[in-house]
Amino acid sequence: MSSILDQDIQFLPSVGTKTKEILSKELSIRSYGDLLEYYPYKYVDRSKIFHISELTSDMPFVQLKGKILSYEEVDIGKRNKMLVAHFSDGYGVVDLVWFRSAQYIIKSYKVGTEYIVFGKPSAYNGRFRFAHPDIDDASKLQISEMGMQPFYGLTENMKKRGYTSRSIERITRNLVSILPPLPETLPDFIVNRLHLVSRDAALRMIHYPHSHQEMQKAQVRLKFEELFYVQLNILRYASDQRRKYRGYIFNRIGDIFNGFYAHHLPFELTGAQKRVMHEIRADMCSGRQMNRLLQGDVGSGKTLVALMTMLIALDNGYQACLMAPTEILAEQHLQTIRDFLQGMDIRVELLTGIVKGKKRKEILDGLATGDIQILIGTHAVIEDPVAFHRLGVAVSDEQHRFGVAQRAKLWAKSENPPHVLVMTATPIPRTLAMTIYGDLDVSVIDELPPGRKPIQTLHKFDNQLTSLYQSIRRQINLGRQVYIVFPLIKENEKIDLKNLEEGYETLKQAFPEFRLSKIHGRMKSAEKEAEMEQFVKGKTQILVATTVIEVGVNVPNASVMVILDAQRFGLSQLHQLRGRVGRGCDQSYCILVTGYKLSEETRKRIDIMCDTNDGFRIAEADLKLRGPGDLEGTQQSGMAFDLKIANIARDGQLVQLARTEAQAIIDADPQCEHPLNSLLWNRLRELKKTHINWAAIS
Ligand SMILES: Nc1ncnc2c1ncn2[C@@H]1O[C@H](COP(=O)(O)OP(=O)(O)OP(=O)(O)O)[C@@H](O)[C@H]1O
Repeated sequence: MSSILDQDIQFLPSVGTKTKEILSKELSIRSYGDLLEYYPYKYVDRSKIFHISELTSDMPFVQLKGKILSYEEVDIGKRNKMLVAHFSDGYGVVDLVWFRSAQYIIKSYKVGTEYIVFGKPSAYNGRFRFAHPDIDDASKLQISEMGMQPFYGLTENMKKRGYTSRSIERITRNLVSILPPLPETLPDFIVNRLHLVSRDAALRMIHYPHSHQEMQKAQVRLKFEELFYVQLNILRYASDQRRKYRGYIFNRIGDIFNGFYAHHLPFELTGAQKRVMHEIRADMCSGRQMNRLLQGDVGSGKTLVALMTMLIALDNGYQACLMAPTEILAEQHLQTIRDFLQGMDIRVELLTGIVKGKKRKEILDGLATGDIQILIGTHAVIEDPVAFHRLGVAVSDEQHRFGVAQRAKLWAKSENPPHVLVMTATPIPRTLAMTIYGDLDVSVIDELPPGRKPIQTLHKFDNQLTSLYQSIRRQINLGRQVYIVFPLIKENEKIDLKNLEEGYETLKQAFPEFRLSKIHGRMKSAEKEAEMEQFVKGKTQILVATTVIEVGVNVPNASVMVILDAQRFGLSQLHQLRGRVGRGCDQSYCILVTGYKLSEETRKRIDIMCDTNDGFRIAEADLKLRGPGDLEGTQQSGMAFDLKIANIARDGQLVQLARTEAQAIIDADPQCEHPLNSLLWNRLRELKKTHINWAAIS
C-alpha cells in the first residue's frame, strides 16, 4: 500500500530541482519518508536569551537579543578581509564576524534593527566574538515558541554549495506542516503499557521539540520502535528456523567421547567448560537444531569445548567440521586437534584454498564416503559447499565476521542443517550480541584454566627501546619466546610492509644471539606455515609479525607480546593480540609501544589495556569509544549498522527492553497468526522491503 511517505520530495513546495538532486545524491533522501527519518544529530535549547554580561567562553551555543551598532571591514592579510559587526544588547558589546563576501550581509542585516543572534561565543582580544552566527529578525521570532533547535548532518559537498543545517530544517518543517496524521506502527498494547508517544507525535517532535522532555519522548519512542523491529525480525527468524528444521538427536555418548575424556584429556575441565558442555549436550538431545554462541575470553579453552562437541557427533555416526577465519588458524586448529586425538583412530583433515589437485580430490572423496570424520577448514570451505557423507556438527570460529544475515544465507542452502556452534574469540558486549548474534542461544566460559597468571601490560614510548630489548633478552634467556607485532593497515600496505621488513632487519641486528621468524599476510601460505612451525616448535625465539597472528594462535611458551605503534590498533585487536601470551603458567607481559603524541582516545585505549585483562570490560569500552558501526565486522554483519536513530552502544537498556517485548510476542504467538499482531507482521514485511540486511533474514 503506498502512503504519503512514499511521495517524491520534489512535490514539496520548498524543494526545487537543484535541492532534490543534492538531497538524493548526498544524503539518499528521495521521498517524504526519507526526509522524515533524517533525524537531527543534536539540539540546542533556544528558549533562553542571555545577556552579553553573562557570557563565558566555555558556553556552548547561546542566544542574544540586540542591535548592530556598526559594520567594519578588517584586513586579515593576503588581500583577505573580514567583516565585523559590533552588536550590543545594552549589557555589553560583542563582535559578529564573517570571513567571506560582505555585501549581502550588510544588505540583509540593518544597523539599528533588533535581531536575535545565535552562535558559539569565543573570547578574542578582551571581547566575545561570534563567527558566522545565525541571525533572525526579532520581530518575526517568538522566543517562547522556539524550543530546541535541531542540527542536521551535512556532507562537505553540501556545505561547499551553501547548504546549512538550517536549509534542511526549513524543508523538514515544511514537510511536517503538510503531513496528515500518520498511522501508528506499534500495537496499542505496547504503546500504552510502555507509555510511548504516538508515532505521529514522535516524528513531528523529533524535528521540532518545544522542550528537552519532548525531544526525549520522541527519541525514546523512535529508538524503541527501531530496536523492537530488529529484534522481532531476528527472533521470528530463529523461531521459524526451529520449527522448520528438526535437529539430529545425538543422545549417545560413546567410546570416542569417553575414550578421549578418560585417556586423552591432559587436564581437568574448568567448571565453566563443564557447564557449557552440559548446555551443548542438552541441545543435541533435544530434537531441535542447536544454534549456540560460545563466548569466552581469549585463552579460556573454547577449542577444547568445540572438539568435545564434535566428538559427540562422531559417537553418533556423524561427521563434524570446524571453520576458522584464516588459513593460519585453520592449520593451528588442525595441529591442536591432532595432538589432542593422538593415538585415537580418528581421521582429521584440513581443507583450505591452498589444498589443491590430488590431495583435494582425496579429501573430497573421504568426506563423501565418511572416511574423514573431522574436517578443519576456512569459511571458504562451507561457502562453496563440500559434500559430506553425514555432517552432524559445524563449528565456526570467528570474530564478528559471521552475523545473523550471513548465517541465514548459509543455512538456507542446506536442507538438513547440522548443529551449529559459533565461537567468538572476542567477547562481545551483551547488547551487540543480542543484535548480531540475536538468533543464537548463548553459552559463556567465564573462567580461565587454573594456574594462569594475569598478564602484566605496560606502556612504553618508542625512545625506550633499549631497555625494552634488555627485558626481551632476559625473558628469552629464561627459555621463553616473544612476539613483536607491527601494524598493517590496508591503505598503506606497501609502507607498512617496508616497515616490517626494515624492522625485522633491525631486530635481527639487535638480537644476533637469537633466531627470528617472520610472518605477514603477503607471504605464500607454505612459507607462512614453515615460519610458524619454527616458532611453535621453539626453534626460533622471536616471531616478528603483522596482525595475521591476531586470532587463536596458541604457543604457551611465548610470554612476551610487544605491539609497536600500538596507537594504530583498536581495543579489541589489542586484546586479541595480548591474548596470544599468558597461555601457559609463566608470568607474561604485553608491552604497548607508542610515540609521545597521543590523542585523547588513544590514551584512553592504552589506559584500559594497562588496567584490565577482562575481555568483557574491554569490549564494552570499545563499543562506547568507537560505536558499533566501527567495531570489526559489524559492518559486514549488517544488522547493527542499519539503524537510523538508535545506538547499540548508548541505548543498551532500550535494546534489552525491545528484546523482552519482542520475545514475549514470539512466545505467545509463535506461528505469527494472532489477529492482534497482524499490524506487527505487516510492518515487518514493509520494513524488509527497504532494509536490505533485514530481508536477508527470512
Ligand atoms: N581446563 C583446562 N585446564 C588447563 N588448560 C586448559 C584447559 N582448557 C584449555 N586449556 C589450554 O589453554 C590454552 C588455551 O585454550 P584454547 O586455545 O582452547 O582457548 P581459546 O578459548 O580457544 O582461546 P582463543 O580465543 O585465544 O583462541 C590451550 O593451551 C589449552 O590446551
